[in-house]
Amino acid sequence: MFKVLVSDPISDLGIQQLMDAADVQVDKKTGLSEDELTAIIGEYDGLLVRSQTRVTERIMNAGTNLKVVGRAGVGVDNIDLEAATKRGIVVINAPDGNTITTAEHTFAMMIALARHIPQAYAKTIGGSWDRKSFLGVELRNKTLGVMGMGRIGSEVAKRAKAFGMNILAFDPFLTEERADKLGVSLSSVDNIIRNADFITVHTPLTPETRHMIARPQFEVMKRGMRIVNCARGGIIDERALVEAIDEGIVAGAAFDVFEHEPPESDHPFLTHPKVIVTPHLGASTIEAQENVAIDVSEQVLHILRNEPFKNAVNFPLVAASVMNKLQPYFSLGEKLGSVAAQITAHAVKEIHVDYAGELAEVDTQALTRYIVKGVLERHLGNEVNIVNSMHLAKSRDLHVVVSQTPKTKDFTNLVTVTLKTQNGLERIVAGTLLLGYGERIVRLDKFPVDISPEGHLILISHNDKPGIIGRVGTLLGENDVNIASMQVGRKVIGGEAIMLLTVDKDVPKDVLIKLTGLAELNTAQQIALG
Ligand SMILES: NC(=O)C1=CN([C@@H]2O[C@H](COP(=O)(O)OP(=O)(O)OC[C@H]3O[C@@H](n4cnc5c(N)ncnc54)[C@H](O)[C@@H]3O)[C@@H](O)[C@H]2O)C=CC1
Ligand SMILES: O=C(O)CCC(=O)C(=O)O
Repeated sequence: MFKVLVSDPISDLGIQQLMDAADVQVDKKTGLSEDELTAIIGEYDGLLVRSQTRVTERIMNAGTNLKVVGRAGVGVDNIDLEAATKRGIVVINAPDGNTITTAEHTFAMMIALARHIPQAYAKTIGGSWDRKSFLGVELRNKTLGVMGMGRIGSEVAKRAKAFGMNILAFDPFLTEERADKLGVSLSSVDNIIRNADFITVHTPLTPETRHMIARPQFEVMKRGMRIVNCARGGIIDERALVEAIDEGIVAGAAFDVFEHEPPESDHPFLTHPKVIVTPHLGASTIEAQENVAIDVSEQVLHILRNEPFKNAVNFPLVAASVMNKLQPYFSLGEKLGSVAAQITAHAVKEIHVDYAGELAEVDTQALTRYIVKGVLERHLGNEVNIVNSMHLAKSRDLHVVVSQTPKTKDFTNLVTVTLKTQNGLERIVAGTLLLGYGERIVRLDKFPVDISPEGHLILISHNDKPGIIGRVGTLLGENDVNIASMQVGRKVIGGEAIMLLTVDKDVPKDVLIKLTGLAELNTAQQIALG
């Protein structure tokens, strides 16, 4: 039975599938302090949060059973991703479910800002019929600068077009083609700053976007412009903004997010007549909260059940079409890594992976993680998984080098794993998927072989002399080890050769030692595969 803790208010309807799952127990405990969460997290396999719970390194470290942290929303700035990755905890989010809701909130804020709605409301219900103080502006024919044209930015732009606004947009990934399609003008940050009547930001908060609008930008802004932040506090420098409003550069600002949430009671935004605020309500609609909770619950279930999952923040993004090509190779890749590690006696300094054939044309990052996991598992055991395998390799100064060979002579696809050791030795294992035969190891060092990577294997290196196969068979038989299949590989008659045997059970160490005592036999190693 898996245990999942929901530590923020998350839609009940959205997490229904988790609650209905026979193999999952869901506990809801909201408003816990870091100490309280640290004390209980060890019991849980999964943790579901919104933006209130700060999932710190301390909580991750105490989560000894934790496999997944699910964020019912987009931003994961409340989750220590590095700590999660180190511990192999998958962090997933729900990037699509609250897009429209947040775009609509941005629009609500922009219109409220243009027409002073919150200020007028407050005055009206206070008993004053003031029609002079709240002269607004139209959106029509105004220039809107959109910084960040991802999911939300693009939806805001679409709505702005319907309002007759001209849109200048900037995003490092926005191409001319996409800008044309969206009906926006691809612009520079500087051009937006100097020319926009309204600016709205829709980027994540990163070292690059932190204070991307600050004193130097306000100094060159169009006088009387208005600014909206429904993305993340800190993208716009709050202090510099208040100065710019007081200097008459900025006519007004609408903020849903703050550098520190909730803001201190003396935060200047809370009393400034030209600033309107909401308490991080961008995603707060019934629809969005259900959507994100459904998405995140579904993925948490997949992760707990060891099934393929999507939207992992600390795992490479893989397009569905690429995933379809890669997925069949995940298990093979892990086995190739494992075989290579098991036959390598010395400390490894480099894992070289070559993808040949069709695999050379796709992004294989996810597959490489499985291979690296297979290599590291020999020494690190359960500590390593596909989330932390690259991190663990790096932290051990183990280089992972990937190459692509577009053409393969004999196979549609070929994955070759080479482990290079400190003392200059190399061990090579290559494998493929053969139609009708499944996973095959097709090369071991310089020898072509053809064997299924499963169960218990014995790798023997020997001299290609008559009688050696018989002697090995007899010795294993005498020790009650049944041979299921055997492959012999050699480059030249009478030269170096290898024997790869599949046997039915674990081979005791003393039998391996006896094997190495046979004439013309050099080494005998056992390889165990799940
Ligand atoms: N107020 C609220 O309740 C909500 C806030 N958000 C926040 O809104 C923001 C946008 O969310 P989505 O559109 O879903 O994310 P997204 O990932 O689809 O889009 C973000 C875009 O920002 C762009 N970007 C990154 N650095 C940039 C830079 N220096 N200049 C310009 N563009 C840059 C990226 O290329 C990307 O296209 C995020 O910060 C998210 O956390 C999201 C949902 C609700
Ligand atoms: O959970 C929430 O309401 C916050 C939404 C948000 O900021 C996000 O999804 O990035």
